[in-house]
This record gives sequence, structure tokens and C-alpha cells, in this order.
Amino acid sequence: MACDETNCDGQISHTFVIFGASGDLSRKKIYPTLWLLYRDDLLAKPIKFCGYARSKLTVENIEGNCRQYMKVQPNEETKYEEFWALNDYVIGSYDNSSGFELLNRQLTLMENKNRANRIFYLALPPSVFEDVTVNIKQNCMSASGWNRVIIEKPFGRDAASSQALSDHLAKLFHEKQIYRIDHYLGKEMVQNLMTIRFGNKILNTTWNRDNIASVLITFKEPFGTQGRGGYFDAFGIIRDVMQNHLLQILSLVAMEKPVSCLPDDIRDEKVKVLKCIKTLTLDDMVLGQYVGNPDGTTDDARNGYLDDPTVKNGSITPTYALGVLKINNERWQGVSFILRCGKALNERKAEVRIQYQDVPGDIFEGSTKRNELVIRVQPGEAMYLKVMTKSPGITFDIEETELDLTYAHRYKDSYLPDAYERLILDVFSGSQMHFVRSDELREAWRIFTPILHKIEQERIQPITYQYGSRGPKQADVKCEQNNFKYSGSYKWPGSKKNS
Ligand SMILES: NC(=O)C1=CN([C@@H]2O[C@H](COP(=O)(O)OP(=O)(O)OC[C@H]3O[C@@H](n4cnc5c(N)ncnc54)[C@H](OP(=O)(O)O)[C@@H]3O)[C@@H](O)[C@H]2O)C=CC1
Ligand SMILES: O=C1O[C@H](COP(=O)(O)O)[C@@H](O)[C@H](O)[C@H]1O
Repeated sequence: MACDETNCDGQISHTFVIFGASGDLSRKKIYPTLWLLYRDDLLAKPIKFCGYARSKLTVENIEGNCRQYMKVQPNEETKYEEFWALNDYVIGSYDNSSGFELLNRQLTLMENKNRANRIFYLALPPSVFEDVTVNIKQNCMSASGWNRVIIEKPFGRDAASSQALSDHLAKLFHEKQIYRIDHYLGKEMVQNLMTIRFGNKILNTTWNRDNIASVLITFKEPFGTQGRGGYFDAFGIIRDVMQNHLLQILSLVAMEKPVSCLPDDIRDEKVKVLKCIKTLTLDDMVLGQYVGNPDGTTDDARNGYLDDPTVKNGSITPTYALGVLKINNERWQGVSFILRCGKALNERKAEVRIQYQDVPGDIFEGSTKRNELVIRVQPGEAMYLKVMTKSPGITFDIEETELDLTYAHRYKDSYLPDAYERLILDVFSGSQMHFVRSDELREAWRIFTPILHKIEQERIQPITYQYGSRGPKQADVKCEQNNFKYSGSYKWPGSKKNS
């Protein structure tokens, strides 16, 4: 009898198959994550791993490719060898069933004819998703255990292509078998958003249009395409970061309280809030593209986006985008949710900034500043609330300070696993809480598709900004117009920016 998602527990072996085992993602993320989970005894046992790709490689070659990304302490060498001894590799193409038949024979051998659960990780470009999933379904499904398929973004490039992919997958697998990874959902502070909101009366009761002026959600990276702009140029920053990572954060910040912490209760609320968001228009956006900084100290910094030889001549693909989203519901009407993301900026940072309204009836002669709750996703997980206080000593002056929860101080001995570690473990345990459901995806594309088409069809020129800068100045203006105030007065001891 074939197993569904619920009737196959008990003593059973597990096999993790990595499609695209020769590639960048596998080398940098998937194998290193599997090793860490294995090292920490977090994976179900017995377990085997099997890579699959077109390249003529061996397990030893794959280990060599991954080595620099594998965190191995000197006393872990024996276990590390044990891990690789559980690995196998099959060579085959993605569009031809013979490779998959061979893979299935190999998996059956590895599983020693035991009952087995299988996880298939597609670390592959989207161009081969369809062929590979059809071939998995036809040739590689375990008949004696459950089967789960992990898919990496991009999940399409607009509403129609994403729907086509969803329809294709739905013909092959149940939604319960499909794990669409958005790795931001595996980050500590993103997972913390639900607790911050619904576990704190003091925050939860102020979490609305009566108290909050604006919400700013930011992603910044301090490097450009580094000569690998080919993929990026076909997608751009809106598809690469805003439509998925930032919108996922927004939905967790803005959704109503779910009826429970069960995955589908949470995802139901995320879908509901996304449905309240109107599609974006050009007026809601600022688009940018970086140019080289002649004084830059590296080649990457001296080169602009268009200098990357893998980027099309005259490309208008944005490398920076700001979008203002409005949520038309009772809680949020009138509050701007500003999403900003960019490459080749001045720093690496991902954060959520909840800016409260000005104090009404101010008695401090205009010297109060807005409260701001900052949830810093990276680098250095932290949450701090900017508050006003009387300056210490013989004075009645007031000043800004903070209630500060810096993880590196408060949770010195805690291990914060990488997003992929959490998410892959979730797949083993069958929790889809931190994965994207097909209706969430549909809503996300509904919001962004019209503006993406307009930018591309009308060739909307992005504003240029210099590599290493904060992005186009127009972005700050748009923030101000949407009730985000930057006072520039906040001081954080030891911060270079403010010293
Ligand atoms: N626990 C901790 O580790 C804590 C650390 N700090 C540190 O203190 C420093 C300052 O705190 P922060 O919360 O950033 O406060 P700021 O008030 O200095 O910055 C607030 C926001 O304004 C943006 N900004 C900067 N310049 C301008 C400008 N000219 N016009 C409009 N917006 C601007 C900032 O960066 P941008 O727009 O470029 O993204 C940021 O989003 C940070 O480095 C922070 O990490 C503070 C508290 C606790
Ligand atoms: O999904 C993506 O995310 C990375 C940034 O991930 P992070 O965990 O390092 O913040 C980004 O570089 C890439 O362009 C994008 O596709």
C-alpha cells in the first residue's frame, strides 16, 4: 500500500535526494546543512543521501567541492567521514527517464529493500523543474513511505507562469508533499515575529493604525552581481527579494492572530492579509540600478551593473526597489508598509522598523521623537525599542534611548541554526508552517505582476545610484511622503554611524 502523509510512521529508513548535486546551492548550502544536521544527530535514522546531476562526478569529487563550506571541527573528522559514507551519486540528465530509472534502482539498493521515506530537493534552475518533477513522479516515488519535494524559488516569473507551475505540480503531488522554500522564513527573527506580536500584550494592543505611523522592511546587500548577473538580469530585485522574502515578512507583521499555531491556521491568515493589498502602481515605487564607484577599492565596486558582461546591454533591470503597499482592512487602513531592497549598497542589513506615531499633546516643546521598534534579522539578531527618557542627572532634558535585546549579549551560549537547517528539519518532521502555500504565492504574484509587466513593456528606466551608497535619494523622499520620519538624532554607543 502506498503511504500518504499520515500512515507511515514507525521504523522506516529515510533517503534524501539532491538534484543538481554538482551546483552552487548544493555545494554552499544543501550538503553543508545536511552535514550539520547529521553531526548534531537531528536527522531521522537510518538515513542515506544521494546526489543526482549530469556532471561526471563521484562522491569524493562532491565532497571536495563542498569542503570549504563544511564546518568541521578537528574532533569531528570521524563523524564527517561517516556522513560521506552514507552518500551516493548518480549521473543522469533531467529530461530523460533513463537516468531516473537508474536513480530509483540505486535508491532501492541504498534502502536495502526496507520501507523508506524519500525527500527530493530540487537545487536546480526553474527551466528543468517540470521535467524533473514528472520524472520523479513516474520513476522515483517510494511506494512504502512518504515522498516530499522541496522546491527553490523562483516559483515562476509572474502570475501566469507561477500558476502554470502550481497547476503542473498539483497534477503530480498533493500540496502536503510540496515544500516551497523561502529561506527568509527560516531565519531566527522572522520566526520570532509571531511571538513578538502575539506573546506580548504591550505590543499587540498597539499594533494597529491608531498607534503605528509606518512600517519599513529593508533588505540591503553590500555587493553587486560580481560577474554573475545572467540569472539576476532575467529576474531583477523585485522578483529576487521583494515579492518573496520581504512580502513574507510583511504578511507575518500584518496578519491577524491565527486561531492556533498550526501551519495552515497561520498560512490562512497570511493569505487573508495579502488579499487586502492592492496591486502596486508606478507611483508607489522607486526603482534603481547601480553604477560603478570610480573610487571603489575592488573591481566589483568600480563596475556598474551594466559593466557586468553577463548582463544584457542597456538592461533596465532594477537592482534596487522601494514599494509602498497599503493594506485595506480595519487594522491597517492608511498605514504605509514600505518594502525596500537593493544590491551594491552601503551595508548588509535586513530589518523591520515599526515606527509609532508622534506623541499627541506633546509637553516637551517638540523634543520627543517617535518610538520605533526595530527587529533586526541580520546581521546580529536583535530587537530594540527606541524610547524617550529623562537625561540622567540634574536636568529635565529628555533624550532617546533604547530597550535593547541583542541576542549576542542576552543569549551568549545559544546556537542559532542557519535558515536551511531549520527548514530542512521541518521537511523531515512534516511541518509546512515555514513554507509557502500555493494560494499565498498566487496572492503575492497578483500584487506584483502588473507593475512588473509595466516596467518591462514600457522599459521604465531605473534611477542610477552609486555602488556602496544608500540607494537613490528619491527613496528617502518616498519614505518621508509615506509617514516614515528619519530624525537623524538617535545615538547608539559604539556605532560608527553615530559616533
Ligand atoms: N542591539 C543593537 O545592536 C542595537 C544597535 N543599534 C545600532 O545603532 C545604529 C543606529 O540605530 P538605527 O536604528 O539605525 O537608528 P537611526 O535612527 O540612525 O536610523 C534609522 C533609519 O534611518 C535610515 N537612514 C539613515 N540615514 C538616513 C537619511 N539620511 N534619510 C533617511 N533615512 C536614513 C537608516 O538606514 P538606511 O535607510 O540606510 O537603511 C535606518 O533605516 C545602527 O547601526 C543600529 O544597528 C541601535 C540599537 C540597538
Ligand atoms: O534569495 C536570495 O537571497 C540572497 C540573500 O540571502 P541572505 O540569507 O544572505 O540574506 C540574495 O543574495 C539573493 O540574490 C536572493 O536570490
